[in-house]
Amino acid sequence: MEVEKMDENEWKYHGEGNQSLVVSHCQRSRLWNQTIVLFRNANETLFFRVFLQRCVVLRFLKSPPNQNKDLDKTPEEILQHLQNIVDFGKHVMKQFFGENYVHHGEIIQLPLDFVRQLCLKIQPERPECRCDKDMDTLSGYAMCLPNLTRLQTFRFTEHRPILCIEIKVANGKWKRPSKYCPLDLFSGNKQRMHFALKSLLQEAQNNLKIFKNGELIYGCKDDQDCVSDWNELARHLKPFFFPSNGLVSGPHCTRTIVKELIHVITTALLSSTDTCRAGDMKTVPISQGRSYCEASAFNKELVRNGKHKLESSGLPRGCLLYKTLQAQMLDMLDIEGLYPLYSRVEQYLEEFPEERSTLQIDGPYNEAFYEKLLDLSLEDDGTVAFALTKVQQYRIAMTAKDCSIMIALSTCLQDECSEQRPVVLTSKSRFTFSVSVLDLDLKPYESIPHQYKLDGEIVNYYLKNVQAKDDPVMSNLFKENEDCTLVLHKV
Ligand SMILES: O=P(O)(O)O[C@@H]1[C@@H](OP(=O)(O)O)[C@H](OP(=O)(O)O)[C@H](O)[C@H](OP(=O)(O)O)[C@H]1OP(=O)(O)O
Ligand SMILES: Nc1ncnc2c1ncn2[C@@H]1O[C@H](COP(=O)(O)OP(=O)(O)OP(=O)(O)O)[C@@H](O)[C@H]1O
Repeated sequence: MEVEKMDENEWKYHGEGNQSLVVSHCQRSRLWNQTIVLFRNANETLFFRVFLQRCVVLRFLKSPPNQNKDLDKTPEEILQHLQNIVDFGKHVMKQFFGENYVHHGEIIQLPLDFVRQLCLKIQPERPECRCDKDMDTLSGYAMCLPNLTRLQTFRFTEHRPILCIEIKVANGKWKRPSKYCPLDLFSGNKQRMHFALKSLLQEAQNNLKIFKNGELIYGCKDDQDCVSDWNELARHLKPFFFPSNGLVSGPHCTRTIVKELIHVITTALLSSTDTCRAGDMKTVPISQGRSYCEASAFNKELVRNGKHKLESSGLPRGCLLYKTLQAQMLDMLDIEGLYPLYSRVEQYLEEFPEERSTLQIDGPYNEAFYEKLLDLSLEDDGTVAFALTKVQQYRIAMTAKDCSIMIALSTCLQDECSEQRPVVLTSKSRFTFSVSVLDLDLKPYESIPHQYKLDGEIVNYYLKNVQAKDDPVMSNLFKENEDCTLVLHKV
């Protein structure tokens, strides 16, 4: 078979994070029915030849520019790193989240010339704040994944426009105060979820993006370009929600569309579209104590509206939010409780460095690795095995706290809907949807001291501020900043 020529002009910049850079294929619908042909070469590496059944993206690793070339990762090391990412998605995260929610992708080897040209082509599109790292152009390896902004599992919708909402689960660092609280989003209570999503739409920052046919139409590309123009958003969304254009325009129209969008996202997030092995696992108990943040702006709004009691609710077991929360709660010990266990593992490794691979610290992420994570016991028998299990569970939890959720939506007609297809109704439309999770790269073992340090800094900052609050000058400063979401409580 002839090798298909890879042309950088068929690819465009799609987005990037701290670790990877993503480009998407620019093909239009006429190519959607072609087939992906991936095959292995002599080195067992998947080679990418003919595109494409559905749209795909290529995900390249990034690294800081290195003055010293000896410190660069070799192509073999990059291949191993990518293999770990794929294995981790395939053998571990799929078990926790479910087959349909996780797309682990494949590793592909690309012609180096293509990668270099692509890198030059997309460079002007990259946000400045992400340019502290370079895309890997030396190894030629990348991951090939379905383009989740377009992903549709149903053939009949392939020609229809697709809307996609990406929510980064973590709270992260905020450039401006926001009323968004992840505890509201994960509450399972529709009112609270509605509030969380509305707050995200008001202050998208790094945590919310909306794509139409794969193009970013709402949310930040970089630090500068963050405008939350709901009227502009409503203009994009109107054909989806009001196809016959019957609604009057203006602020009422905008509010209605945003409300319907939030309804659709909430329904998709609460729907169960998959099963998974960890669904049968003993669930991590949700704290009996406060399940909301006292600082949450939602509670303040409730009180302001004269309501003090909220109907109780919870997440349905099969939905992606439930699975995510379960994975996030694998860290039954906080970093202060975990750090001594990490030190126990470290001490053991100092004595027996050759054991690092047997202990599967950096992989392989296979079935055996997954099985060990299911031990939720908290009884420390003083062994390295116990310490290691808690460390690995902590890493999984950190990963699940930093992932993104993608909801792809497409309108459908009544006679196209069947029981197998998830459908959500709005006042004038009907949508089918798919929900996926991405950015499930396991946090490195080495990140634990970083988390410990970060935690120490937060506690110190808090203690300093508690003292400062008693100071009359400083306490006025606090009043001015009352709107900030992050409020730390004495424990
Ligand atoms: O360390 P932090 O708190 O700055 O978090 C990093 C995130 O920054 P944020 O706080 O969301 O702006 C950071 O997010 P962004 O790249 O800013 O979107 C990453 O998620 C990073 O994870 P990784 O290094 O890619 O595995 C995150 O690093 P980890 O600490 O989770 O490893
Ligand atoms: N399969 C995909 N389909 C569509 N878009 C994707 C896909 N994978 C990643 N993206 C887009 O690229 C962006 C960056 O990807 P990703 O989150 O994997 O990078 P990262 O460097 O691992 O992120 P972080 O900084 O959070 O660790 C995502 O926010 C998303 O918008």
